[in-house]
Amino acid sequence: MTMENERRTHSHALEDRSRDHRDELQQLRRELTDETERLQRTNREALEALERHYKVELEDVQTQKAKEIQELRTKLGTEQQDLGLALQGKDREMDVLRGQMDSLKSDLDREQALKNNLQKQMAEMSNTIVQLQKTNLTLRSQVEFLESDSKQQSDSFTSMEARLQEALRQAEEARQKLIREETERRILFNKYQELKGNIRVMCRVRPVLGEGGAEGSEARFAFPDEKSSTQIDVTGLEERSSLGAVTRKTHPFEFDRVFDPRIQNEEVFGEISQLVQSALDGYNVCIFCYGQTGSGKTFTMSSADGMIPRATHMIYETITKLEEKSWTYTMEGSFVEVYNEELRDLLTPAKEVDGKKKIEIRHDEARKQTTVTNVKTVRLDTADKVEVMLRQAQNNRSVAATKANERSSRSHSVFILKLVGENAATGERCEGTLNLVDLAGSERLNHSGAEGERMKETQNINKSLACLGDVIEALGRGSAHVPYRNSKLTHLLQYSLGGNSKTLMFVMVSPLEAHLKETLTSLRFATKVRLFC
Ligand SMILES: Nc1ncnc2c1ncn2[C@@H]1O[C@H](COP(=O)(O)OP(=O)(O)OP(=O)(O)O)[C@@H](O)[C@H]1O
Repeated sequence: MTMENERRTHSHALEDRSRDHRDELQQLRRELTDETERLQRTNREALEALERHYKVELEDVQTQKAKEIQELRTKLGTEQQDLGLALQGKDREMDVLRGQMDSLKSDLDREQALKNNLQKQMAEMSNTIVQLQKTNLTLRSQVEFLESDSKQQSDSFTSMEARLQEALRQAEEARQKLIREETERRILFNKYQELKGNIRVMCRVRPVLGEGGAEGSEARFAFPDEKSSTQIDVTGLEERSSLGAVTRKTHPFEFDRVFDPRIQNEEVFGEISQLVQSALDGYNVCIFCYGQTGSGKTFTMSSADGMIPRATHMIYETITKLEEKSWTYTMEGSFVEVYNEELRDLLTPAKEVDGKKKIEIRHDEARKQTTVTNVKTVRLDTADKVEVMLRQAQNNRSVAATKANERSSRSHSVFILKLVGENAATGERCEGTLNLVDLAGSERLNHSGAEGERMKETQNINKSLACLGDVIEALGRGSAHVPYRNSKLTHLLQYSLGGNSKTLMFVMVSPLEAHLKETLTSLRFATKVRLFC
């Protein structure tokens, strides 16, 4: 029991001491917490005080630095201004210096040019001096010569003067003879042309185009008289007799000249050049190309070396030569088309045509000259103008062709060249016209079954070609009435068909078997025309 008590007592004592220690510890903790809080507060306050202090100091420093920067800026601005002003001053000085340099340079150039000029003048002057010295020497020797024998010289001058006068008289006489001879030549030449016939018919066969029969099989032609070249024999189509025998007839034709396919435009022109000469001599001349489409009419007339350019070149050459016989010429050209019995100007593009201005044919009975109103007439003072004119006509015709479907083979084109010559020495005057006509395709003659526009075209072509035949027939027969007015074409060409005018018809022939029927029709028409003459 005592032990128990002792242990209990001891335990109580231990508990008490432990409690005391715990209280003591709590007390110490509280004190520590308080002390820590106090220290923290003190530190914070000290820190805040320090922060405030340094902030004030920083603001002071910033203000000071800003002041310094401002001062520096102001200083820099002033310095920049000073520098700019100095720079401007320098620029002005530079400009002045540049101006002075330019003026010095141009002074130098002037001086240089002056120097060159003077050098040139000096060279020229030294040449002149040399020349003058030479002339001086010659004159001196002449003076010496004249002084030595003046009588002999004056005799020699008188004789020379007389010889000169005689030579001049002979030259004038020769010139007058030349002029008279030209007048006589014109008369004789015309007589010769009349003997050859005022209406002539020639035939031309074009070559087959392309290689190896590309165009189709060839018709059979023979040219029996190689010398005179006036015949052509055509082997006709196959004919079957009632007994079944197959034969082919030969159709002989004769013309004033036949050109086989090898003949070039140059040789063809050789035949017509006499007619061009007649036009220059003051006669009216008409050259037609007749034949079916594709037989070579346009190639013969208007190609680059065709009759139109060749004729104009010959005219230029001849009128230049005639100048020494006192003849001066003017040449004017126009190009018209007869389509559906209406005249159209081929030198004015369709869009520029004034529909209100009617194209009309006017005849001057006294001068036997025709004018066409409201068509463009070009003064042909250079050969190039003819080429330009042909190109224009070709363009205007082809524009119409696309609209009217191959217009060129359904219209007649007429190139009209008026030639007026005057002789200053004799007072003679001549006025001739050369008409070069590319007729519409003749195959339309037999065309039937056409309707509408085609029908109208066909009838008009038929009519105008028939009228041409009628006019030539009436002229050949010497009829009192020639039906010129029955078609626009013959009305237009009235003064170039008949009277003392000259007419040449080319009948153009295709070499193809397929065209044989048309070929025979064309050759028969041409033969009829020739028979009338
Ligand atoms: N003598 C020739 N030598 C070489 N080529 C030719 C000759 N004649 C015609 N030709 C050629 O044959 C073709 C038909 O000729 P062209 O156009 O002159 O016929 P056309 O009768 O005027 O026809 P269209 O009535 O349609 O105007 C053309 O290509 C042309 O260049």
